[in-house]
Amino acid sequence: MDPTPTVIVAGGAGYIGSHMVRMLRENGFRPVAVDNLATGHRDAVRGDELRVGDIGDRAFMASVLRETSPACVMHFAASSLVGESVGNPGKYWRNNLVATLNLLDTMLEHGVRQFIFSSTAATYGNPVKVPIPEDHPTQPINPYGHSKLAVEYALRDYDQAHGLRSISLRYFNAAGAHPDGTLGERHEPETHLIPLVLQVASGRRASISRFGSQHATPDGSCLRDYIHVQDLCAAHLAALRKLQSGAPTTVYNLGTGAGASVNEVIDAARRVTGHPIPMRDDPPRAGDPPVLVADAARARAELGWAPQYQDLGTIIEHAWQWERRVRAAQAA
Ligand SMILES: O=c1ccn([C@@H]2O[C@H](COP(=O)(O)OP(=O)(O)O[C@H]3O[C@H](CO)[C@H](O)[C@H](O)[C@H]3O)[C@@H](O)[C@H]2O)c(=O)[nH]1
Repeated sequence: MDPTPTVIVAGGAGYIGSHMVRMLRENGFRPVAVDNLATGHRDAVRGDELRVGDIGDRAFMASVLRETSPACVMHFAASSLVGESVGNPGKYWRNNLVATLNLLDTMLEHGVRQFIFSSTAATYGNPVKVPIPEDHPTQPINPYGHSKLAVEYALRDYDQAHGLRSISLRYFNAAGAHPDGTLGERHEPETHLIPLVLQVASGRRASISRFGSQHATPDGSCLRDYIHVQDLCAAHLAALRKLQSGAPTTVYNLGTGAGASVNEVIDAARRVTGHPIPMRDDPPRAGDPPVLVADAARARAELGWAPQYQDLGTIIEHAWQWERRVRAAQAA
């Protein structure tokens, strides 16, 4: 085997992809980031290879695959805003399904038959059982979830027909930032709870909205399973090794198995930042299930993976380090 296998990181200039690029390099792989920079940031791929282009552009991807001969493609490039997907489903079907099919077909043409796919808890829809195991019914309630589940189906068919083996990782809530403070989340616009709360603490926003306080949860606010971005990447690394050892196509949940409520997130951020973080109550956000918590026992057992950052305070501390860096850069 090639002593330094190449791994294509589609979406490598984005939030999770940029952490993955760095982790791959630190673990003896040669990462090649591919990103159209629609939402990614060139400076998130410091010191690593970045090819700028669209994963759905077959001529472009053919040249990337020809020139790099990767062992595997990890696919983080997607549109991922649930609300936007409801208003503009075409964008989600095109960016998340059509572009991925083009990518898979180009991979087949170049003999690349290992694929790791960023899937989502949104494939389950409203859970009928919590924590949610992988064999829970998949009935997405928005186009984002539909588009991701459609790719999972396509992946099963591509394995049967073409021997392209894949692992789909259904993330719960990606959170946190690199512990050294040099990589993190930069979405424009930002819609995620933890970065928004921290933008209040750093003075970029006046208050945080709590979307619903009467949900059927212990404190009335929504419960989510926040998983550190480094733990997500570690699971990808384990999945890569599993595929390299011949594992068949499958799916795994990635979460800690612990739920944190919106109130708990805001309280933890108050403790970490020392800022009062004013909160206002707003109506529930359409399509937000009250509880999304993973049963990640399969990933633990079969990938030999366990999250290292279980503590919500640590996840928020890392995100806070990053937020202060972004704020300082803006002020400079
Ligand atoms: O200003 C805010 C923002 C969020 N929330 C609440 O905080 C929780 C977390 O919201 P996020 O927007 O941070 O995350 P989501 O659970 O909505 O989204 C996650 O799950 C989605 C699928 O369900 C997609 O996969 C998405 O990319 C991923 O971040 C939710 O209960 C939401 O209602 C607030 O109360 N106020």
